[in-house]
Amino acid sequence: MSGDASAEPITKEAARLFAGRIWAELDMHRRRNLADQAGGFVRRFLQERSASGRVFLTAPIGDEIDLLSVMSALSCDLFLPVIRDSSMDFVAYREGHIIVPLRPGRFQIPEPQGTHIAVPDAGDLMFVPSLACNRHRFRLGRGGGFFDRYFAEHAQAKKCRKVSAMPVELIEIHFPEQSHDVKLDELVTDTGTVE
Ligand SMILES: Nc1nc2c(c(=O)[nH]1)N(C=O)[C@@H](CNc1ccc(C(=O)N[C@@H](CCC(=O)O)C(=O)O)cc1)CN2
Ligand SMILES: Nc1ncnc2c1ncn2[C@@H]1O[C@H](COP(=O)(O)OP(=O)(O)OP(=O)(O)O)[C@@H](O)[C@H]1O
Repeated sequence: MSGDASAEPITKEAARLFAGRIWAELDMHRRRNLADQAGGFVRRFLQERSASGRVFLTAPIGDEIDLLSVMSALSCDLFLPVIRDSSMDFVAYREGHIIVPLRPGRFQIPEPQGTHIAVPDAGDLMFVPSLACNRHRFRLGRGGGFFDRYFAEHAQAKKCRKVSAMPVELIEIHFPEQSHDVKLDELVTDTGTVE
């Protein structure tokens, strides 16, 4: 099974290469399914009694699914990261009927121009961008450490419901988790939701 990243323990860097290839080769049909599953997930979240109606997410880059378009069609408040040096804040993009313009920020990722910083809490939902995760639900990011640092600096944010959307073959990739890595509560895949 040499070269099969789902079966063998590998480094995070090797896992990123493996996952990156799967994302790059993901066909339109499966990308559509992933977007639809994410939309369904948020619709169910919004129907829950304890739900705040606040969704924290990211504007898409590279091969990521455009969750911002999906969530924009739903009735919820939306918050996006604004990167400042090595840290980031979540800033309101849409609250009620108010939509704040986006402009390219660090890495050319669109960021809201507004000033309303919000920290997620229990009752809020966060779609964390992940390339893959391991069987203990620890996520693999792009290696910038932005979300790891965010949760380390904002203890309250750890209480929110953390979800990632990824192709089903990337939900149990073997890589060594580190103490700072973010553990996901649920996964949305192109074939359904995994608790
Ligand atoms: N959509 C989205 N937004 C996000 C993240 C993400 O993974 N996806 N991040 C998740 O934490 C943070 C940004 N992290 C990033 C980490 C690396 C690169 C990147 O493209 N790195 C290039 C080098 C670019 C440069 O240095 O100028 C590279 O690795 O080749 C981009 C964003 C916050 N916002
Ligand atoms: N709480 C923290 N304080 C300082 N540095 C941290 C912290 N958490 C992670 N880092 C550093 O960030 C770097 C990237 O970590 P890691 O490879 O886990 O990133 P990632 O979670 O994949 O990235 P991202 O969150 O940007 O998608 C590592 O060098 C790590 O030491």
